[in-house]
Amino acid sequence: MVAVAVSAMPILATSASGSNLRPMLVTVSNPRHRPPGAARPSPQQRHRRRRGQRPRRAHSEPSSFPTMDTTDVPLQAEMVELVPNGKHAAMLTASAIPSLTGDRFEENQSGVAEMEEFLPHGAEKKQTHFTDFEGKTSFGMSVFNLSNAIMGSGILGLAYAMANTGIILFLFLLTAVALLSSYSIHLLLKSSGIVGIRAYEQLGYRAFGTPGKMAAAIAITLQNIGAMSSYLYIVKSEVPLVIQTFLNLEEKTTDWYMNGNYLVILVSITVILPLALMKQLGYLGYASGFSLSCMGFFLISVIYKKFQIPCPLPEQEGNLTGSLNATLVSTSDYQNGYTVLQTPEQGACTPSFFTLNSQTAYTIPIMAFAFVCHPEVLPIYTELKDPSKKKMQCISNISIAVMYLMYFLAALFGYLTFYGRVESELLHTYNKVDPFDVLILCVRVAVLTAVTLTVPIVLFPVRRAIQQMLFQGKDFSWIRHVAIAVVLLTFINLLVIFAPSILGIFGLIGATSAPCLIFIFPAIFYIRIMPKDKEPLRSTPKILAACFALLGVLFMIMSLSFIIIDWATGGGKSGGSH
Ligand SMILES: NC(=O)C[C@H](N)C(=O)O
Repeated sequence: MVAVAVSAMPILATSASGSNLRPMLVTVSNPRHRPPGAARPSPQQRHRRRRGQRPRRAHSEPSSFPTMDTTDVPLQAEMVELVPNGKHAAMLTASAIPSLTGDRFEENQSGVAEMEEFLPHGAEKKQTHFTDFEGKTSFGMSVFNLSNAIMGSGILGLAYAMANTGIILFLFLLTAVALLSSYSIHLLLKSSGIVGIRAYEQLGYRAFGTPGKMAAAIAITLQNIGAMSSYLYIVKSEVPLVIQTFLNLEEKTTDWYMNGNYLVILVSITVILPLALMKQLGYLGYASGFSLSCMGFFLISVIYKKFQIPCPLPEQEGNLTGSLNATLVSTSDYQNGYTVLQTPEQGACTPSFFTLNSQTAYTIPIMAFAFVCHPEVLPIYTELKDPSKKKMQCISNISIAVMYLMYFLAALFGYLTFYGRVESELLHTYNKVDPFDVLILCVRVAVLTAVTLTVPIVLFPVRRAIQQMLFQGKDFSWIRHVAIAVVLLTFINLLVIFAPSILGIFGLIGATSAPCLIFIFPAIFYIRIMPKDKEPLRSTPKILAACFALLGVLFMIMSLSFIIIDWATGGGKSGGSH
């Protein structure tokens, strides 16, 4: 787990201490009067001017501010200026404006290109020439995209988690993590409803200025690069096995098509890159739907296999999985570079309802990782057709509920197939039975397809975070859009090919960035963004949010301690970063 992962923490600490940073809104009262250094008016503003229309004013009166979060119609983002330490625009003197322009206008401008589609769908809708950024993604496609963002390699670790908690405790913890995840999305949506912006990093900026934005962007980048690496690692280790089985080869050959390194590059170039180049997440809806059906097939097969595979397993003669296992690398055992067969309750064939052992501690990080989708929520909201907070919360709840059910069933039947002998990566456990089983082979292909199609979705927020960090204020550029995707994919490929042992660091990343993204950031951003006159610090929602942040901190400390103890004692489980 790379030490860089921890870098999000000091940044967060700095930002949290920057208590004099306050969000504010500034209204540009006369669009023809541009302060020196201010950004050019957006194409829409110019368009309206040509038509002799008054520029739309999102909130020119201070009194309009408290009503903002009560409406589900997003604010006119082009008029929202983000000033980390200011007061209301109405209170600013004209001379004060230029002194603030640099930072504000940069931030604003970056939002303009991305947020023109947020314009209200009121009377002006027909007059407005929307760019192709207008939210066009349907409710169903958004559910697919969000579910696909949630679903990833995390599902493969859940049966192992259940083996270490027992069915009842697992169900309790899974329910808790799912509910907390939904609450966290609620906080994100509420915050974004207040300020009319729909990017995680911009919420960070709004709450804590640049440190807040950087903390969010770094956490998103690390979390999602970790997730993508784990997906590509599955591709690298599983595709050669699939080909080997298809060709009915007993031994691995030295042909290029049996080499995971070449295959991962091939898959990246032919499948992932073209999808990652899509301008909008919404276009990935069909791919996400297909990815989900692959995972549906995985689930059905896991349930079916429960009734096919005897327990106890017939004793393996020698090394049944032979050459296959030699190449397997559990995604949670990167630092060791080999699969560790964990047998928490070796030999047992009766389900346990409540278990506590040394591995139980990893359950929460595994589950938290499995439910991370928060960097994708706001981009998906951005592209939603006729967006509203309620609609997006509904999309999130449906996605979380469906994934909750799939996670529980996959874990339950995976566990009930192998009981204590289930491995930390469920698919590997099936190797013990029959590595050449056709159904398992198809399941492998399905999981491979599913995780491969998830990469572009997870890449999307990273590109956005990088844009926010390095190219803030720049208009959309295809060259930059393509270049960031190519550089990111190249970097992840290099990691997976040349430094698989480094990937162990992503357990550490999972332990730091996941709690930040799920618990800490949504809560502290919410506390800062929600105006005190609307919700005082001691109001119930803010106290709840504070408890939520505290829970995240506890969770982070707990996960980090387990990982450190594990490393110190030479263990091999790095915190569920599958
Ligand atoms: N999107 C992510 O960060 C991880 C995803 N929830 C998974 O289980 O793989």
